[in-house]
Amino acid sequence: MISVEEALTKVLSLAGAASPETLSLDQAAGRVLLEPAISRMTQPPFDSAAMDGYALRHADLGQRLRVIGESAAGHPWTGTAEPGTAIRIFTGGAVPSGYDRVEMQENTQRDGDWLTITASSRDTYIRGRGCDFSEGDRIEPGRLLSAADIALLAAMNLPRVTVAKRPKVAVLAGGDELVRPGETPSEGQIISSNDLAVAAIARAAGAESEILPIARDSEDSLRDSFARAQDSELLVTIGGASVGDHDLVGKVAESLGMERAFYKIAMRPGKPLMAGRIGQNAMLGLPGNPVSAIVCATVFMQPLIRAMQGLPDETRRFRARLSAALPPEGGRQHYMRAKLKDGEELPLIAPFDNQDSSLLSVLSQADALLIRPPHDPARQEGEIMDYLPLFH
Ligand SMILES: Nc1nc2c(c(=O)[nH]1)N[C@H]1C(S)=C(S)[C@@H](COP(=O)(O)OP(=O)(O)OC[C@H]3O[C@@H](n4cnc5c(N)ncnc54)[C@H](O)[C@@H]3O)O[C@H]1N2
Ligand code: MOO
Repeated sequence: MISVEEALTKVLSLAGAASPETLSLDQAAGRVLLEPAISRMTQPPFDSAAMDGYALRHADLGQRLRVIGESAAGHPWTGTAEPGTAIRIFTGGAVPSGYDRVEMQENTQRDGDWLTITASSRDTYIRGRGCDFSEGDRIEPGRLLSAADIALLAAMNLPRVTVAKRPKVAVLAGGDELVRPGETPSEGQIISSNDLAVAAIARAAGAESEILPIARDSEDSLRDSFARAQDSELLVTIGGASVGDHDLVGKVAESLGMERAFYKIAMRPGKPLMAGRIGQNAMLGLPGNPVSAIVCATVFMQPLIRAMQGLPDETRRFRARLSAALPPEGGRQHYMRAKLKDGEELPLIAPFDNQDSSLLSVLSQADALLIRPPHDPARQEGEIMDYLPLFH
C-alpha cells in the first residue's frame, strides 16, 4: 500500500496537457486561462472624476468661480481652462486639462453661473489616467477565471479568451444490486447514489461529466461500459475494486491494456483505490462504499480534473481544535467525517461517532474531513489538527 501523498502524485501525473479553446467572456467564468491576456485599453483612459461636483484649479481655492461648462460620463467638455473658472462635472466624466481637482457638490454653493466652495476636501477626487491598468498589462495564464477576472478582461477590451476545455469525465457505477433513483428495487437491490455524487464533484472541479448506464457484475458488461467511455479523457469507475468474486474492475481494465499506476493505498476510507491509464485516457477506480467513493473523488479526482485544465493542486488544509479526545489510529491515513463549530482563535472540530464508510446520512451532515496521519497517537481534547473542508 502506498501513502496518500504518493498516490496523489501518481494520480496527478495522469493528467495530459490541457486542450485550448477560445470562448467569449460570457462563457469563460470558471474556466482556466491558458494564454496571457494582454490589455488593449488603459483604464481609465483619461483623468476621471470620482464624485459629482465641480472641476477647478487648486490655485483658485478661496475665490468665487465662474462655471463655464459641463463634463458628464461619455460627454467630455472640450473648451480651454481659464483661471477663476470651474466645470460642472459628474462621476466618470473626463476632468478637462487645466483643472487639477474636483470638489464634491455637497461642499459647494451654486448661484447662477457662480460657485462658492464652502469646504475643501483632502482628496482631489480625480482618478488619474491608467490608475487601474494600462494598455499592454498582462493577466498571466494558469488562473481560474473569477467573476472579477471576467470584468477585468472586459474592461481591457478583450472580448474572447483562450481557456482550457472542460475535461470529459465518464462516471461508471457497477453492480447487480444497483438500480436508478425512482425505480423499484427488487429483493437485495439498492439505489445507485455514488455515480450522481461523483459526477457532481467532477462538475464542481470544471469537468463535463457523463453518467454511464450501470454496469452489471460481468466482464462483458464492464467491457461494454469501458468502450462507451472511449471518448472521455477520464473514466471513473465506482465499486468492484476490492477482492470479492464480483470485483471485476481491475481485471477488465487490465485486459483492455490498463497501465496501472497503483492499487491500494494507506487511506481510510478508500483503501482499494486504483489508478492508471488506458491508451490516452486516465482511469480512476473508486471503491464502492459511498463515503469511500465520495472522499476519494474529493481527495484525488478533483485535483486530477483541475490538473487536466492546467491548474496546480490547490488542496488547502485548514486547522481546528479537537472538541473531544480520540483513540490512536491504525496504519492508514484516516479522513474522519466531522462537524465544525466556531471557536476562539480556531474553529472546533468534532468527528462523528460512527465512521462507517457506508453512512451517507453522516457524510451529508459533515462539513469537514479531519485528517489523522497513519499511526496518529491518541489525541486530547483541545489539540490542533488539520482538516479539509467538504463541498465548499
Ligand atoms: N475481504 C475484504 N473485503 C473488503 C475489503 C478488503 O480489504 N478485504 N475492503 C473493504 C473496503 S475498505 C471497501 S471500501 C470495499 C470496497 O469494495 P468495492 O470497491 O469492491 O465495492 P463494492 O463491493 O462493489 O461495493 C461496496 C458497497 O458499496 C455499495 N455500492 C457500490 N456502488 C454503489 C453505488 N453506485 N451507489 C451506492 N452504493 C454502491 C455496494 O452495494 C456495497 O454495499 O470493500 C470492502 N471489503
Ligand atoms: O477503505 Mo473502505 O474505503 O474503508 O470503506
